[in-house]
Amino acid sequence: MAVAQLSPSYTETRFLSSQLSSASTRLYSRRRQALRPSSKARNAKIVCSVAPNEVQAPITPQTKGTRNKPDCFGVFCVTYDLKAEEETKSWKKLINIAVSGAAGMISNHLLFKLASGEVFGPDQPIALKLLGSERSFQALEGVAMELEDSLYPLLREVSIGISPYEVFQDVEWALLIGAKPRGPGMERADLLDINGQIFAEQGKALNAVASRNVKVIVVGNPCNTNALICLKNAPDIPAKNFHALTRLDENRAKCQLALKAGVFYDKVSNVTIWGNHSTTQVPDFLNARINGLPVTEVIKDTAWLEKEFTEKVQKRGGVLIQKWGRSSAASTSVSIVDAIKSLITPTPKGDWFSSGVYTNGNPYGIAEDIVFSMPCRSDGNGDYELVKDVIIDDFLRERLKKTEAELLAEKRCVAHLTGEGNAYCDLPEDTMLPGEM
Ligand SMILES: NC(=O)C1=CN([C@@H]2O[C@H](COP(=O)(O)OP(=O)(O)OC[C@H]3O[C@@H](n4cnc5c(N)ncnc54)[C@H](OP(=O)(O)O)[C@@H]3O)[C@@H](O)[C@H]2O)C=CC1
Ligand SMILES: O=C([O-])CC(=O)C(=O)O
Repeated sequence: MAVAQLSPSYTETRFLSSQLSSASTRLYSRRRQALRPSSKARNAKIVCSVAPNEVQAPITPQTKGTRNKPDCFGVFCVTYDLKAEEETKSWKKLINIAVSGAAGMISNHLLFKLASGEVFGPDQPIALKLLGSERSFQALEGVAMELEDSLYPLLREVSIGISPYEVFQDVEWALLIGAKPRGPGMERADLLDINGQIFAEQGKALNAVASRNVKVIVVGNPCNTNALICLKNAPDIPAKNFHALTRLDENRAKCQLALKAGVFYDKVSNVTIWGNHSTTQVPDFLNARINGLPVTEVIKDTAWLEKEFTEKVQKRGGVLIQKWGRSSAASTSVSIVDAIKSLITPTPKGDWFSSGVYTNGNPYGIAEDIVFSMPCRSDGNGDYELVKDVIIDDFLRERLKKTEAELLAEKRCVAHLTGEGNAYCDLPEDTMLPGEM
């Protein structure tokens, strides 16, 4: 076995030996495979093993100006021309997808769905840009290796890094999953502040380097207020492009309604989750339908709808944690896929989907300038419109007010992160994430 000792002047070495926070994106690409540096070699020369009959990759030092657009990094190149191969296929133009918290549980499910083609389609090649941290860097390398070993034809590039300014370069989708979990004894205000800082930085980075039409889905909790912070820090990107994930809640609500009505869940439609992804969220049974009929005509047990159903959905995450010992990861990744597909495929006629979106201009009388889950429809072009023809009765209105009040209080807590002055944290009560009990 031959051993190549590469000079530290190569880009890859520069990346590995520098402070991870400043030069931190590594490309794993199907264009290479010939050589792999040991991850232990971060502060040293890269030592790579090459089997005698393997093709030695050409060394292509990255030139200035292309630093932020990762392409085939020297030792990872192989000699065949992948671009020419792509021209023989009827594929769409490659899209760049950033995923933060990429070494976490949700990502561990999601990344493989993205890479398989089940999300963006069998003719859509993708580049995955994985954002982690110093603490997760080795794990990120492991994730990248597993992606490589899966041999997904549509997955053309994988890069990993810890600087959002590098990882978010030119991304068309940003799936922001990474966030600190709320630990025992931690106040919600502290969680808002710690995670808010992460999303303020990521918003700034998106504003600086992402595609101007990037679609952002915030998953990391508390996701509504994190999404608000993110969009406030990205003034050059339309606020409408930011979403907080409430699709998991919608899916949970559909499941409960189907169970109660004794139908399969594809018969349940028009389910809105209103408000915050927290225990004040409002699963709307008034406008929901089963087999095309109002839920209230199919399920006559109003007490169940108002109390049991509502609480079940609000607290589903916590019950799951009690059983599983960790929060929903597989079903969350499924719901992220659903959320993306809802934006890139036309919404079935008469139906809608829930997403936490910016409230400015909403037709429901909900306070402006927060991120609130509401019913949306899409033409399939990545954009959405709010659904106008929904009924809001007194019961629903009262609940909307409660979840709205919570989001307004959360917003006051993070004023220092949204550019609106000093924070003042007067959360009405220490409300819970769905996963907390
Ligand atoms: N909206 C929704 O419907 C749902 C949201 N969630 C939320 O999604 C998020 C991710 O969940 P999951 O993947 O299961 O979590 P994991 O704990 O498995 O992963 C979370 C990732 O967050 C990153 N992170 C960022 N900052 C910190 C920090 N200060 N301390 C510790 N970790 C940090 C870590 O990655 P790194 O070190 O690379 O930064 C870690 O890998 C959580 O906030 C969770 O509450 C979960 C379920 C549903
Ligand atoms: O609280 C959590 O981390 C989990 C969560 O959001 C959910 O299950 O809906």
